[in-house]
Amino acid sequence: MLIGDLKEIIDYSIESVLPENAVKSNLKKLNIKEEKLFLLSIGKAAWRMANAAKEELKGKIKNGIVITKYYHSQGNIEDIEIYEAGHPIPDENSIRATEKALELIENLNDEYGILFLISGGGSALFELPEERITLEDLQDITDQLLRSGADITEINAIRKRLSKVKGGKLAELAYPKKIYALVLSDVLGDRLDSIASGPTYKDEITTEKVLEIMKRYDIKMNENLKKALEKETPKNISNAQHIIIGSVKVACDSAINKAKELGYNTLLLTTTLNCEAKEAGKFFANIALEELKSDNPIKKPCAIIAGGETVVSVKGNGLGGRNQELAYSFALEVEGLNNIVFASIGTDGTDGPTDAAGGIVDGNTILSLRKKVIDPLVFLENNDTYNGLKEANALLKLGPTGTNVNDLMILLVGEKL
Ligand SMILES: Nc1ncnc2c1ncn2[C@@H]1O[C@H](COP(=O)(O)OP(=O)(O)OP(=O)(O)O)[C@@H](O)[C@H]1O
Ligand SMILES: O=C(O)[C@H](O)CO
Ligand SMILES: [Mg+2]
Repeated sequence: MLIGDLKEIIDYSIESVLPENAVKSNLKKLNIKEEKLFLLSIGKAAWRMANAAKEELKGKIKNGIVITKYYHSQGNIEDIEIYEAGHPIPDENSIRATEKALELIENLNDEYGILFLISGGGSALFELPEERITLEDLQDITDQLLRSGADITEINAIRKRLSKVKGGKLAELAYPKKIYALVLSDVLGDRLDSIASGPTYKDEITTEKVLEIMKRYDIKMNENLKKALEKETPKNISNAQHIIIGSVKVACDSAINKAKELGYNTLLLTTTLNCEAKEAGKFFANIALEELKSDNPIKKPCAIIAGGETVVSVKGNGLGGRNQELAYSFALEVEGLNNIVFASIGTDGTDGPTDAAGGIVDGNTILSLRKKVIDPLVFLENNDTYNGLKEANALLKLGPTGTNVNDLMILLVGEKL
């Protein structure tokens, strides 16, 4: 049954990018030479990644620090200090925790290596401003950037220059200590210099590009900040190794494997989808209609999968998220059709400011609203797809998953024999 298979594929895919599994299955790929390790874990998945590493490496990890978002830690971890701080805007706890991390790193003797666990949200949580830049400056710039429409690579290009620990600067501060980084990517294309603003990775963005970004999004800043932007960032880091241990590509590949196992012909469309959500929904519906009519692009029964992070220009005052909007837009195009089911979910389990991960829809979704004498278009026009999907019993709720590797879209067409 299509919807059962779809839920099984989603669960399997999320499982494959959970922090614990990602850390434990990749630790052995790091060629750690040192007998003693200091653990630094930053981001929304920091506690779970640190706990997994400590379980796996036990006494090898002598001490360390976790810096995660408020309410994202789950208790003590032996030998590790736990800090919670502000996200998406850095706060005084971000600064306090980062100062503590640098102090601990500075006091490490030569026997130590550094195990660095990175997950999304790290930029706000692991932060220490450059000289003559205040926390208030950083908070204002972060707020301007988040509201500007700039993408995360552009946002982090700026943040690196205003920070003492981003854009490879942590690796320079820790030099010559060796840094072994496991990275849970929440950036499309898995750019290591953008994920959590790449504290231990060379900054591939030039001053000229940074000034261009400032101009394009009309970001207002004082003279101290402007001066900081012009200071070049490290372009050559020799003491850090990085492994991407989870990403939307890993999630998509897992979904493909499970779909194959369930008997579907499979196609991975892209892992960097980032157009307007409702247009993406329509595009998936066009593919579904083509599949029903002509078995193109692949023979039915088929599973067509994509990953990415679409965008929504929110104009209405409703409730929703990009995945809910994408799924709802798909549903509007396939009303009344059989043998089609589609889901779009945020892998962190929270799509927009809602408790839903996204939506799971088919040919009956819109029909069910019409039976309730509801005009289905209103929910899309008002960016209120949470309530539209809720009325149609098509919300997909996973709860916070503990991972954060962008969004996953899965289309199944044609019943298996
Ligand atoms: N009513 C709405 N309908 C559709 N999309 C919305 C609505 N309200 C907010 N959004 C979209 O949700 C986005 C934020 O969603 P979400 O919190 O899942 O972001 P995120 O990128 O996953 O952040 P994080 O990494 O912190 O989880 C906003 O950028 C906005 O485009
Ligand atoms: O913290 C950040 O910079 C974003 O989550 C991208 O990794
Ligand atoms: Mg999210």
